[in-house]
Amino acid sequence: MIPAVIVVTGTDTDVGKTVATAAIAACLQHAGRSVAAYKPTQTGVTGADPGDMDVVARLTGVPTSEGTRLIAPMAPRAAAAREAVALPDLEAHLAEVRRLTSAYDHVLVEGAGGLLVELTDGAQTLADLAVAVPHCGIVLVARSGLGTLNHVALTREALQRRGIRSLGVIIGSWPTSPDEIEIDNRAYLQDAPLLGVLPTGMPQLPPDAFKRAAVSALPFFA
Ligand SMILES: Nc1ncnc2c1ncn2[C@@H]1O[C@H](COP(=O)(O)OP(=O)(O)OP(=O)(O)O)[C@@H](O)[C@H]1O
Ligand SMILES: C[C@H](N)[C@H](N)CCCCCC(=O)O
Ligand SMILES: [Mg+2]
Repeated sequence: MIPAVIVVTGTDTDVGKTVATAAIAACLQHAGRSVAAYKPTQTGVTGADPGDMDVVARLTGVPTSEGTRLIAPMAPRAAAAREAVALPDLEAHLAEVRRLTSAYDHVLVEGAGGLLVELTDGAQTLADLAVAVPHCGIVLVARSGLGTLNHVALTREALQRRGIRSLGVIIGSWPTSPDEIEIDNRAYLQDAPLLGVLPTGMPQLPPDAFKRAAVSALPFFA
């Protein structure tokens, strides 16, 4: 059963969470489900730049929203301190998730960086948000190369310790010609379970082709 709220985290920043969020949204749309996406804390963009949710909207057309947008390409608390602004608190993020959940079949929530990056001035993280959202599930986006097995194991341990339901792992960018390390990593991740791999080049596809590639890559959601 695919939960109403799907939280998308990663083993790190820049691993492909945004593209995976778009791919999951495209699959759910393909299955006839209504979808919205939410980014509690966007950093590293100015007012005019496209943020993660703009990428998701471009690739899928789903409605999106952001909790806050900060300029410095840093962790949220550091970026907010530079601008001397307060971050939205956890209840504000939960209120937005509830608002979206009341209007759409599924809400995708993309974190900033990895699972335990602090998103609020009270040092609460995406894990705290997931714990507070009943019956949500987390998707973990990981790299393909050397080092990813440990990063996946660390994040899964953090999820298990908090009793957060892990739906599985997505490899954010799967090369056309994977090397032997990447092939071994993929085999070791099968029991995670590995929900799928996103072929390198997906975000450069036009929306229709992106949706077809997403449905092929992530049958769990389609
Ligand atoms: N399958 C892919 N093929 C090619 N490029 C990709 C793929 N997936 C992600 N990328 C690129 O890698 C970069 C990082 O991806 P993305 O923005 O999804 O990471 P992220 O984990 O969401 O980062 P952040 O922590 O900043 O939110 C982007 O430039 C994105 O276009
Ligand atoms: C700027 C970057 N693209 C993300 N938006 C924020 C990543 C925060 C990572 C914090 C950390 O783990 O060091
Ligand atoms: Mg992102």
